[in-house]
Amino acid sequence: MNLFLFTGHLRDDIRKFERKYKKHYPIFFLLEGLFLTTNVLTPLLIKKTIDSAFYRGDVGEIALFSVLYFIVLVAQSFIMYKLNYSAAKYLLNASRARESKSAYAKILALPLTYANSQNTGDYLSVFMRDVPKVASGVYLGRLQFFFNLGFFLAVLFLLFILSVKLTLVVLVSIVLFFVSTSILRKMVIRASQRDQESYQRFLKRSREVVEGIPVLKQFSGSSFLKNFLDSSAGEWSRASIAHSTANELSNRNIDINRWIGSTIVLAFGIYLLWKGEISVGTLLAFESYMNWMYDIVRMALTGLTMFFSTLPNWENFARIFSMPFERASGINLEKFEKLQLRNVYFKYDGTPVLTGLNFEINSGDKIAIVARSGAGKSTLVSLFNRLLSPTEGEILINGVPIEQYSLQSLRRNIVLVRSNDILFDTTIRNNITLFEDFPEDEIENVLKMCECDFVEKLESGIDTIVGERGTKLSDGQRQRIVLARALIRKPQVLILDEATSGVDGKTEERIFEKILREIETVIIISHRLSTVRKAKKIYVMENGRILDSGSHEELIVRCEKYTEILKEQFVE
Ligand SMILES: Nc1ncnc2c1ncn2[C@@H]1O[C@H](COP(=O)(O)OP(=O)(O)OP(=O)(O)O)[C@@H](O)[C@H]1O
Repeated sequence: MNLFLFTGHLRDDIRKFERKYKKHYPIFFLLEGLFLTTNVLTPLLIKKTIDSAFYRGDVGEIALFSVLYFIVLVAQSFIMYKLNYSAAKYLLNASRARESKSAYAKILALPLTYANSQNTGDYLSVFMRDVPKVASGVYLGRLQFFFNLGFFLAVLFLLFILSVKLTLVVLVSIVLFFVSTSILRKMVIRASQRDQESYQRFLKRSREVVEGIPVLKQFSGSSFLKNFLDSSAGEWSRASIAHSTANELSNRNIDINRWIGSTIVLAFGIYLLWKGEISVGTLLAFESYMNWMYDIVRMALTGLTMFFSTLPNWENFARIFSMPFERASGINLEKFEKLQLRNVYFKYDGTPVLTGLNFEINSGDKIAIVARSGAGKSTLVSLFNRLLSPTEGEILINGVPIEQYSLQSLRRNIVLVRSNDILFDTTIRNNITLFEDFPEDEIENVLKMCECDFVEKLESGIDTIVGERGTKLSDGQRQRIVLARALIRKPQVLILDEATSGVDGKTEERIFEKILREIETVIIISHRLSTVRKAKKIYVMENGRILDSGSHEELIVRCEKYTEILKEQFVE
């Protein structure tokens, strides 16, 4: 019988996963073997002690067997402790840490389109729930099942030696136990799946609520919370209760079967004892083995249930690895000369945003992109360092397809700064360096370049911790630190997507003057006319295409759309 009926790819994935931890198997085999030995010995010692007392009356023998019995019991608890300790250390903790790391690395390597289309809540629950469950369920659950199956066969063999007739009765009760448990197992697995799905929804919504506290405070979010959060909390709570109930029913079923089995075996055993077919010691040893047998079957089935009920976690975890990842290797981008777009199209989930773009950006260009909100400006500039990839057409850098460059060199040289780029909950210094080594004078330079004089006035200066997402700073201050983070890396091409929208006009002007002087190629997206005017060439976009290009003075005369956009959407 195939107890692990699941599809081929899943089985292969799980095998691959297990292979990483197989080196720890010997210690488990050793400890489980010792545990099995102590369990086999205890009923035998009981039998010996009782039969000595009943049939031989040898006090020395009774004392010897009693002492041995005690020693075996002490050894058994020590082995159990080592077994649990080793499982936690070598399997659970090791696999959790390792798998979390690999899932994290994979999420970082996902193309942005995937990272955006998935909910961050889904990723969070992969770390918080799926990885621990995968470690305990897929791994320990399966191991537990197979170990106990081995024990079961060993005990069955011993029972047959003690009494064939009694063993046949035990087998019948075990089959009944197995059937009823299998039915309940399906219920447990279904309940566990629902529990996990509703938890994921709740987690996602909780995260949004926490992030939306300022909005909810303003708009008195009580009915929002009721409809948005309470409903999903209620759903999760109901699913959780159903899951616990299914688990509890499954446990009670085990107990009921055990009592019924024990009673039948005891009654039949007394009958055999009365007929003189077995001794008192044999009956007691039998009862003891049989209790253990139930434990073994229970543990095996728990392992099986654990394994199956964590398959959804496994699927979530494995899904991350089945997503495409960005090809990172490639040639080095030494000197940026030009970027060409050839008939470039881009769609989000089938919705076209860019439709057949053809243009060129050369080293030394200072350009601006102007279009209505939602026209695709941010999407377009995300293509320039492969944060996104065109759905059709090609992008060439220095005449070479962009995909052939190593991601690291591409993104080091072509840097995109967006208005909502976040700061991490660490010092200003770390937010700029991202823990890379930069000389102190370079850090000071970029701070000056980005007009970050406010930093000196902070209590701990550059070592001030900025809070989660940089909440301890104002929008404009946060944006200037984000800009410093980009500039310290001395990019050859700097793309500013509303990067200083929170900074006042005068300060922004000073920053831009320095940037345009220091950085070779600059691409600006802004809703400020004073900023856009600084560009030597302005591209006007509409319906996913470039409509016109030229200087501000040229466009204002000949491009109606340009003047329209300036009037409707721009500030001075
Ligand atoms: N991750 C996404 N998934 C699906 N659609 C998206 C996604 N990001 C943007 N879009 C859609 O693509 C279109 C272009 O968005 P984009 O952000 O590029 O425009 P934009 O010109 O930069 O707008 P704005 O000036 O308001 O920042 C919009 O209609 C938007 O709804």
